[in-house]
Amino acid sequence: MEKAALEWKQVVKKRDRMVLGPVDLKLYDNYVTALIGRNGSGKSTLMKLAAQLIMPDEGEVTWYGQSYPQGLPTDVRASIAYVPENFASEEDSLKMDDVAAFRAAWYPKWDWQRFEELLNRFDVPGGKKMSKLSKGQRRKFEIAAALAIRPKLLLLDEPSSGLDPFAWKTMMNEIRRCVDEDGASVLLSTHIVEEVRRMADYLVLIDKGRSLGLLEKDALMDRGREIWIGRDDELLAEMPGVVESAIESEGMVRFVTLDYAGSSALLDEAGVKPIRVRALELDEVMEHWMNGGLSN
Ligand SMILES: Nc1ncnc2c1ncn2[C@@H]1O[C@H](COP(=O)(O)OP(=O)(O)OP(=O)(O)O)[C@@H](O)[C@H]1O
Repeated sequence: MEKAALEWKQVVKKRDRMVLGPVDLKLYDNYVTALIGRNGSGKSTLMKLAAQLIMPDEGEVTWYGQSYPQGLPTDVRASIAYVPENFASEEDSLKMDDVAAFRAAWYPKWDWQRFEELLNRFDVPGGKKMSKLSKGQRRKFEIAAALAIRPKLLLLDEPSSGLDPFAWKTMMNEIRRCVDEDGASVLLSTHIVEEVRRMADYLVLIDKGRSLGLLEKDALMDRGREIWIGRDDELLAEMPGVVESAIESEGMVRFVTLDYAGSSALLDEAGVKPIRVRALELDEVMEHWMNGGLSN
């Protein structure tokens, strides 16, 4: 069984207009998990709970099997890197070097070489005041600093927002390296399909404060197919996982299923050979999932 780096157990967090939870969710150790879902669904709230910037109203969050309701111990906190969606302004008046020196003093595994190399590759000019950095430069600084602490747990809230395409590629490669070489676990919230395609091992869909499940990306991809068969309304009515269907011509019907295994079995049983089968793209499967396709 996979070990959990993080776990939300029956977690409830009340917000002004919505309630997150109860959420039961695991972040598997040494994998990249992408949090997907519409705006306001609760992704950042889950992330803040994981960084213990906020506490749950009910339930508990555990880090490597331990819950810390009195606050995260220093060594655990120092092993977590969190890049928020929006940055605090307290450091605005400080110079980049001073902010980096402060973090180096706080995080025992801080790696100056990695930090400077990343800033260089991100093309962020040194010596500036934090307030003088552009939005994208500030995010690059925060991503470099997050990777420089050599985290065990990396929490990234929409990290690509405002990044240029070169920095975006560098960031994705570095995150993958962090998992493959340093054994880190990554939780990433994103609206970008390409990011999910390139980086995620697992996907979690959040909808209106609830988790609609955690799925392995490859298993999710295996489920989605568009299939054309000779028209047979009875057979189509029995087909499992169908999220869309249309009569293509007099004798042909097309349907989209999120249960390819079940659909194939039924077609075999009926002795029907598909005219054509197309694997769905990741964005298509994600859209059907978001529209409730997997709960049918
Ligand atoms: N500090 C807060 N106080 C009260 N309510 C909040 C707070 N932060 C977020 N919310 C509310 O909680 C809900 C979930 O917000 P959250 O930021 O977690 O969503 P999200 O999925 O990250 O959205 P997005 O994709 O737009 O970043 C929203 O209804 C939001 O208005």
